[in-house]
Amino acid sequence: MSGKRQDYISWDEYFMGVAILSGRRSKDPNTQVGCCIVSADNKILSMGYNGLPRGCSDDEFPWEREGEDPLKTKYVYTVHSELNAILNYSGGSLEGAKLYVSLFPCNECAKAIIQSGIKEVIYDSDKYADTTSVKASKMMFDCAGVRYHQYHRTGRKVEIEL
Ligand SMILES: O=c1ccn([C@H]2C[C@H](O)[C@@H](COP(=O)(O)O)O2)c(=O)[nH]1
Ligand SMILES: [Zn+2]
Repeated sequence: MSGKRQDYISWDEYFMGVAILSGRRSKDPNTQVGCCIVSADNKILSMGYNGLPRGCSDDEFPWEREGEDPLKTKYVYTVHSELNAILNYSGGSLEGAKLYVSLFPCNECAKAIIQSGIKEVIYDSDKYADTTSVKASKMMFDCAGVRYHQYHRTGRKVEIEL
């Protein structure tokens, strides 16, 4: 009798993998962020990535990071992956859910995460840890009782032919 497969991916690999794959939809040339929201009993509830709001063309709005005129930068237009994932959820409450995200949430996403009832954030990169925004996120998560911890990379390579 053959036993079960042993090299299946873990829950954390699965959900962070889905988050990272979602980020591959992003048109942002510098930072692609993906997010996957999961119930307490490990069911995927929603996904999102950073992109423009509906009706705003990827080809017409700017993707620049800098510019004298803020209206010519991406920052004023982009919907962040976490907010997109929260807004994409149409099933009711996210109370008690977990959020996997490829980049530590900014302060605006942190507010939305807290207010939606999400209780745990698992992030991959923390490349903006020194910014006021991320410091504020961590202060708010600490006060609001939202746990956060970094995803432990396993080094597993997953190849998918598309
Ligand atoms: O909480 C966050 C923070 C940032 N993002 C998105 C917004 C932008 O599209 C990029 C960041 O671009 P940089 O060029 O690295 O400044 O990440 C997000 O989705 N969620
Ligand atoms: Zn954000």
